[in-house]
Order: sequence, then C-alpha cells, then structure tokens
Amino acid sequence: MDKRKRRTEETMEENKVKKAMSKAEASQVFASCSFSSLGLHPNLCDQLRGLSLSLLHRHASVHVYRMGFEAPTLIQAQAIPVILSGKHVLVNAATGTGKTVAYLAPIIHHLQEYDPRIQRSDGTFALVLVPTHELCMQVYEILQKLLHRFHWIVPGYIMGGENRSKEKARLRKGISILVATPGRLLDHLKNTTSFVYSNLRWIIFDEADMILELGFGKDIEEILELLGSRQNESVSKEKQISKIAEFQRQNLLLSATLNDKVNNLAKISLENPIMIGLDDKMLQISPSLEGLKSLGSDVENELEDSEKIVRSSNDEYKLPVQLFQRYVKVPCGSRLVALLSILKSLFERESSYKIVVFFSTCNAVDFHYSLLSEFPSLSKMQSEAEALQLFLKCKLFRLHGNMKHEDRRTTFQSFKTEKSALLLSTDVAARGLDFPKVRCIIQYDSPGEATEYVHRVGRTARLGERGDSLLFLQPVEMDYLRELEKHGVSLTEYPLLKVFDSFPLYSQKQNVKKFVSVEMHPWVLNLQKTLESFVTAEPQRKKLAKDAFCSWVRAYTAHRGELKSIFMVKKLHLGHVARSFALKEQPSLVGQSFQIQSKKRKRDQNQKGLSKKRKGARKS
Ligand SMILES: Nc1ncnc2c1ncn2[C@@H]1O[C@H](COP(=O)(O)OP(=O)(O)OP(=O)(O)O)[C@@H](O)[C@H]1O
Repeated sequence: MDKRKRRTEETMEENKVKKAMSKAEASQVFASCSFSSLGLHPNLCDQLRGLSLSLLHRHASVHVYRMGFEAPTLIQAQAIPVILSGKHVLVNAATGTGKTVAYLAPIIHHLQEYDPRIQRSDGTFALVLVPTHELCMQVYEILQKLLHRFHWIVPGYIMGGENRSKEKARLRKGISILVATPGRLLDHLKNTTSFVYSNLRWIIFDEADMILELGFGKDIEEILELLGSRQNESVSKEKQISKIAEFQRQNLLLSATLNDKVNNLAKISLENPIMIGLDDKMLQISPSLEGLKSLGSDVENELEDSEKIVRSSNDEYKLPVQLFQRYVKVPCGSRLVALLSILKSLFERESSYKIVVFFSTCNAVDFHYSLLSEFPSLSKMQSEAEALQLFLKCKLFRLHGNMKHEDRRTTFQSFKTEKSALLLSTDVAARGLDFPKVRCIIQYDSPGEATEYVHRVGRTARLGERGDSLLFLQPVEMDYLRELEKHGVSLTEYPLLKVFDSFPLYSQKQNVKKFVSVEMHPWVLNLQKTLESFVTAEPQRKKLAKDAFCSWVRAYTAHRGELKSIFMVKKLHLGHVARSFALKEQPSLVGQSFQIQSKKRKRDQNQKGLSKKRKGARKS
C-alpha cells in the first residue's frame, strides 16, 4: 500500500475515533431531554434553542439573539425543575457545565409569568452575587441574551470601580434582575435610597466559595441582614409588598468547589436546601439552624461535624473528564526558557490555538507581557524581515486587577472572540470566566489551594470540549502533586526535553546528546543568554523584571497551611529565581526578611556541605 493511501486511511480512522470520543464526551455533559420538558415557558425555550441569526426587518438588519442550545446540560436538567419549584438549592457541578443558565432560566420563567407584568418601578426581584467584575459582566451578557423576548424584564449590574452616580440613576429607574459584586451592593443598600428591593424574591451566590475567600464574608452577612434574608432572623413580613407577598424567598448557592466556609453561608442563607451534584453521603442540612457563627470566623472553628453539608477539604473535586492534565518539572533557573519554548511549540503546531497562562502577581503578568510583546525571533541566519518577527507569533493579551477597568473589559471581550491568542493573567480570570475555545491552561506559578487549581484548569475543557492543562513545578515543589491527589486529581509528566530537542539552533537541527539535563541543554543555555541580554539592555524592561521578581518572592511566602511546607522560600535559590525573570543577578531590592532567609539557607547549605565532607572523610 502506498504511503499516501495509508496516511488517508489513518486519518479517516483517527477522525472516526475522534467523532466517537466527542459523542461519548458530549453524552456525559448533555441530558437526553428538552428544555420544554423541564417546565420552562415556550418562548424561553425558543430563546435557548436555535442559532443566532440576522433577520431583515423593515430595511434594517435586526440581530436576533438565540443561544443555540440544542438540549440542556445534565446539571441544567437536574437543577431547573428543582429551582422552578421554589426550593432553596445548593449546586455543586464541574466547571463549564452550564450552571449560569441553570439558575437564570427558572428565574426568567417565573418573572415573565407575573400578571400584571412587572415594571421597572417594582425594583429588583432577583439578585445575583458574583466575586469579580469580569464574572459580573459575563452573567449580565448572558442575561441580556436570555431576556431578548422579555423586554419588560430589565437586567442590570453594579460593581466596584464603576461610576456610582450612574449606577444610582440606573437603580432609581429600576433593575429587575441585578448582578452585583458584594462590596458595591452593600454600598448601594446603605446609601441609595431610591434602590427598591422590597420585591426581592431570589438571591443567588455564584462562585459562593470565592466570594467568601475574597473576604466578603462580613459584607454578605450584612447584605443578608439588610435584605431580611438571614435564616435565623424573623423576617419582617410587613416589609414585603404586593407582588411577592404570596412568594417565599428562594436562595441559591453554586460553585464547582465547595469548601467548609460555604457550609456557614449555606446555613445562614438556605432553608432546607436541596443538594444538587453532591454525593449521597453528604448530609442534609440540619433543619434547626442554631448556633450560627460568623462568616468571617476561622474555618477551623466554624462547624460541628454533624452540621456539615458540603465537602470537607479532603474530598474529591469534580473535573471535566475530557481534560488532559499534565505537570512539567523544571529547575527554577530554566522556568522562563521552558515557558517560552512550550508556548512556541504549541502555537507552531496548530494555527488556531488559545492558551491562558496563570501568574501569581500583577507585576509578573506585566513583565512577561512586555517581554513577549517585543522579544524577537531567534535565528542567526535571519534576514532583516525575519529579524523583525516575534518569538511568538500570536495575539497577546493580559488581565489583572491593577489594570484600568476599561482595559480589563476590552481584554476580556477581545480574547473571547480571537481564534488564536495567548492570555497572561492573574487569578482574576480563574473563576467562572467563559472564554470559548481555550485549548490549554498553563499554570506557570503554582495555584496554592487545590480549589484554585480546579478553577484555573476549568477555563478549558468546557461543556464536553477537549482541553489540556500544564502545571509548572520545580523539583523542590513536587509534593504538591500529592496534595492534588488527595482531591482525586492526578497528573502525568510532560516531556520537556523532547520540546527543547525539537528546536533547531542557529537554524540547524541540533545534534543533542541524549539524556542531557534541562539546565545544560544547548537550546536552554542559548535562549537564556539571549533573554538576559534582551532584558538587561533596556532599563524599563529590567525594572519590570526586578519588580516582578520581588512581588513573585513575596507571593511565594504567602502560601497558607500545609502548602507552606511545599512552597518554602528558604528552599529556593534566589539567584535562580532571578534567572527566571531573565536577570543576571538577584536584585537587592527584596526586603530584609528575604535576605536573612537567604543567608540562613546558605548557612544551612554550608553546614550540610561540611557534614557531608566530614562523613566522606570518615569513609575514606
Ligand atoms: N444547554 C447548553 N447547550 C450548549 N451550551 C451551553 C448550554 N448551557 C450553557 N452552555 C454554554 O456553556 C458554557 C459554560 O457555561 P457556564 O459558564 O454557565 O458554566 P459554569 O458551570 O458556570 O462554569 P464555571 O464553574 O467555570 O463557572 C457557556 O459558554 C454557555 O453559554
């Protein structure tokens, strides 16, 4: 059989397997029922189904938004009927399984049924609380699409960093479904007298655990009190007026990872909740909710075992089954070269590829963004045109909390629509954000808690699509894998040397010796040297590198609990850390404590060296 024929047959076979796999993957995500069978109004079902299309309407092209959802996801099929029934609900489902529509659709279904129709002057009926600006915008956009046929139900958002007086004006006019970050909501609850919420029927905590982890616990308690929705309080029923007099409040709590803190929030906000996505072994919440503690209190003191309703920190997390998770073991000084090489090889392999790389600090994002925006292609044989080419030929974006809100919004929108792009981000992008077609997540700086790992990798492999994730670990950090295993997360090793071997040096294939170490690989040595010259040649770039170095070390010391013994600054060689920021030597800017730690490390090493020598001397 000739080669071409065999290749064609192989490709056909591969396609068959891929098709079969994607069917199997899809069947794990979608339910075999329809939206209408779940009890949703036909107009809403129509809105959820079908493709987005443009109609010619009286000489003008009108865009009709429809979501294009053929069938509900499994979690939607489970949650929608329960939420429609008016019960309080706690939802735990893997990332990218469609939780947003699962709670928005039933609310819209009920609101469109009110007779007479609800009006703006009735104020807010549903409140969606989210932890970040980006998530606020995202939920608001989905709401806009879902409400396309229900123009009398008004969506809106309020969030930190936005213009307060404009928000006040919008609240005065009336917002039926309001998406908000907790701090700004509390501000308006206290100071915007024209904000009408006496008809409030639903409170939803999306990414509930993160809201608490960001330290909004006290705000949430105050919000629940102001809204009269704290379960241990006798809600003054007289306060509630006409429209909802016959309805009970309904609160919903959702996340892909639930932790002990959420227990407390569940206890103070949910009444006899139905659990969705939690194993049978999870206990029902105790109906008598006594002895409630503060959401701001320490996790350890929070709960009696008998009252636990969600996973404890040692339980397994749900991850998308079609996610291929790997780790790469890289010595500290070669981290930057490894990152750039992996990115280059991924983007060269496929023309359409979207990657998100996570960093621990805003400064680290800025430094790598500046580096990758300008770092030229490596080739000594290059022509002038080639010399102008960049090392990575893809669209580059960055996202972090120190950026202006407008820039954050633009990045968020642009990265969504790009086909091939790289996003460098802090954890602001880790939660809930839905960037279509992201194929790979790289955690260049380690995530800390296993929950953070789960949410970061959850930006790919969404809704049954395939995705890869890669976690960078230094040899001294390998115990982190065991930490992940405790939560049922296991990773395989990424073949880093193979990637280095694949790069021609000076435009020729290298004759690289087998089994050479990462640090001594000629590609690594060469790229590291070029990077260092490039960074140190430009004072502004060097400053970015130094700032990034300092904040990286600070972030490294901030690991909590058991992770402190895995990520220990004193185990690091700060000179090697500096190399990972393309600095030839360690900046002296770090605080005194680091210098003391570094001296202590040297002293320890010297002592170890001495005792080894002594042992060696005794042996010989
Ligand atoms: N029934 C459906 N059919 C097809 N696509 C859907 C369906 N429901 C939701 N989606 C799409 O799936 C993607 C993921 O949804 P969503 O962001 O709500 O997931 P999630 O479970 O909240 O994820 P995370 O835990 O990361 O926040 C979105 O792009 C959404 O538009």
